[in-house]
Amino acid sequence: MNTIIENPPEAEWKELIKRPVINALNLTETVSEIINTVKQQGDFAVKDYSLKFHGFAPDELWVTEDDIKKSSQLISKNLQKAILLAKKNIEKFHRQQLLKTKKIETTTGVSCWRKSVAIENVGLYIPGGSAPLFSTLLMLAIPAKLAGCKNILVTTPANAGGNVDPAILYVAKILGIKNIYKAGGAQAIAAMAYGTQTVNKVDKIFGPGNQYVTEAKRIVNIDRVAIDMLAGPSELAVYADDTCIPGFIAADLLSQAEHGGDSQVVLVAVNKQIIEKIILEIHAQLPSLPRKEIVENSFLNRRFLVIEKVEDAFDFLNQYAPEHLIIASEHADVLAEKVINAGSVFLGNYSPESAGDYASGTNHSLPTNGTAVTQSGVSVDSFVKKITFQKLTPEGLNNIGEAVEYMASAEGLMAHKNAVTIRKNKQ
Ligand SMILES: NC(=O)C1=CN([C@@H]2O[C@H](COP(=O)(O)OP(=O)(O)OC[C@H]3O[C@@H](n4cnc5c(N)ncnc54)[C@H](O)[C@@H]3O)[C@@H](O)[C@H]2O)C=CC1
Ligand SMILES: N[C@@H](Cc1c[nH]c[nH+]1)C(=O)O
Ligand SMILES: [Zn+2]
Repeated sequence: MNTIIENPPEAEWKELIKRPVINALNLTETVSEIINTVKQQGDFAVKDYSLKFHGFAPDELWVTEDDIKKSSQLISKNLQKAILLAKKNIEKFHRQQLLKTKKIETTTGVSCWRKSVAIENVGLYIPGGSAPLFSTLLMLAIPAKLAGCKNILVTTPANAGGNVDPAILYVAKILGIKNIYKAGGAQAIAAMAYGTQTVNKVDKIFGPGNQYVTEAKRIVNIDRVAIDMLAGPSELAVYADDTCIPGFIAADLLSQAEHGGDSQVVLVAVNKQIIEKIILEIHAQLPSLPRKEIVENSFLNRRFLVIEKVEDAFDFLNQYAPEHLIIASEHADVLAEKVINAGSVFLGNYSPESAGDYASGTNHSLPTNGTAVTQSGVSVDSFVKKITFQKLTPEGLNNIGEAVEYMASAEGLMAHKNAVTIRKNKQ
């Protein structure tokens, strides 16, 4: 666990930026079978798979309004206050993303505009296998609500007692979400994609999850159900220079590694001494963590690198394209300019990734596995489509009509040309 790779030649970077290989043996087969069974048998299959994977089959998949109401009694006042603070910040940040419709006159008499229109039916998957991620419900439901989605439904696995985590229900309560179903894994994705007796079919599915969930999203997407992204295991890259605080970085690396054995952490430091100090801190902090074993598994995939030149370090990090990037340096504001590929960036010594995971206001559903090269995290944009409109006056048609006629003729499309000519001749 203590190997440090020093100044790897660029030829080796390709190998170093590779994510851990997930054992995908039979995954497609297993997941396709689950999806097909749910397609055929609906609720019955969803319940049956709950029994198989959780040892419990709920009588009803739907969580009652009463259960949602009672959630406040089941979580502490302090947690409620924390969730409300996170909600406020996430709402404030995401509200700014709402697109204002602006009409543009491109030529006199020719007006064009673009309008955001919400996707009507969306399904949110909230992971609940190893930890019920109620924060993910805040991250998905808040932009969905701001975008104006009409029907928002949630699926999440119930715990061993057959109940949905009360913090998830509390978030649903404060956001006014009424349709929550006890369903996890590929069966939940199938239920949302095709509908069952109780779960309505949705147009787009959101939310991270384990490899079964991700594979299910990939498969239903081929069947034309939209998805937010294929969110793989969580990952964190840290850039550290001599102005970093090693104990803080150790805590950040551990925080991301505790998500799952398949999570990956990458540390790029400008000299070896920084990494050695961080490793000492990791050894000091790790023993007291309850998810120590998960961290140790994840650390089998960790990469600790020395890259002395700042430019090279950022070239490497941009090639890695991390889901999260912490720039642990007092010069973070300047260094931030060098970031080309990342999901979400945390600047300076006092911006832990945990802040963005929960409460700073940014979204934590982010592109993984190098997809940050071209993709963004979830935002209000993910819940809308942008429809373009245009209106031409007779004068506008005269102003651009001849150009359209010439272009249509040049493409040999005379019916296109005539659609303009017929109108010009009427004036
Ligand atoms: N990229 C991102 O933005 C985020 C990613 N995550 C990731 O989400 C993941 C959550 O995973 P989990 O805790 O496992 O919860 P989960 O809710 O994704 O998966 C639990 C479900 O997996 C299914 N399952 C388990 N074993 C199975 C088997 N042998 N065959 C078929 N299905 C099976 C069951 O149906 C169960 O309900 C983590 O890997 C975490 O890193 C979490 C938050 C954000
Ligand atoms: N770090 C996770 C999100 C998270 C939820 N809860 C804690 N962390 C991710 O973005 O992958
Ligand atoms: Zn996290």
